[in-house]
Amino acid sequence: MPPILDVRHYTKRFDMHVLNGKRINALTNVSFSLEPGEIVGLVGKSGSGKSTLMKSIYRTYLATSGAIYYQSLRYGPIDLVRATDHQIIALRRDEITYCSQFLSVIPRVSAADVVAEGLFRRGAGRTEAWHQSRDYLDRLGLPQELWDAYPSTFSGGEQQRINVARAIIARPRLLLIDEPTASLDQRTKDVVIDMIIALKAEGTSVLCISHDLYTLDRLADRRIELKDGHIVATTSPVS
Ligand SMILES: Nc1ncnc2c1ncn2[C@@H]1O[C@H](COP(=O)(O)OP(=O)(O)OP(=O)(O)O)[C@@H](O)[C@H]1O
Repeated sequence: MPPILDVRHYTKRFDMHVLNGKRINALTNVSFSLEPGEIVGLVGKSGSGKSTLMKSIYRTYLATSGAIYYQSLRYGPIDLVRATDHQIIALRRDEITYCSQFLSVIPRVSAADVVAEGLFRRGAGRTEAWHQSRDYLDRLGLPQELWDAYPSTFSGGEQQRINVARAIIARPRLLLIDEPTASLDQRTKDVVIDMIIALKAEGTSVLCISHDLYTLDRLADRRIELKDGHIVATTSPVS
């Protein structure tokens, strides 16, 4: 089976026009692939380029050069660098989910509805989405009195649980997830890890940024380390 994701010689440079054309080489000649059902941990110091790589795959950032081949259900092999905006929108709706570190809250939408929205987008019915979102929030230990409240006032850990639930509930083919367990207690961390492992068992491929060694040990089949925008090591948890 071909890799689900094949990043080839990817380079991303930021040209800072406001800073007299200062250039930041965020990623240089990055190549790696992700197999179907594989979980890869993306590690490296702050500023090494991890988020830039995820945002490049999700096409939030445009490439400076290189290619990112993705095996799509809908389109077959497609280069995410050159795909049309229309194709990217369809892939984001149906196949690829990006879960950032922070929840971008929508005013006056309840926690349960924010999570259920992940399912609506994939065409689920209202009742099914309603039940599933409450089940996820329950498993993630979000107090029931918060389910109908607006997440803008929630704590960092509560917002993170909503963010993770919204990403996972849609069962994407490719999940890009940034620090899913960073501000969670041990019990909730294990719940999130188990949810991601359950996704993997269904065939989801996962690229996961994490600084948390426990999370990486439990989750990652392999780790890719970035340093100053270059891949400097690829390791497995047991090596
Ligand atoms: N939109 C942007 N415009 C300009 N520079 C950027 C932009 N996004 C990232 N960078 C720069 O690219 C480099 C890589 O940043 P990136 O956010 O990818 O690092 P990271 O490894 O994810 O860090 P952290 O672990 O702190 O989140 C940094 O020097 C950063 O300042």
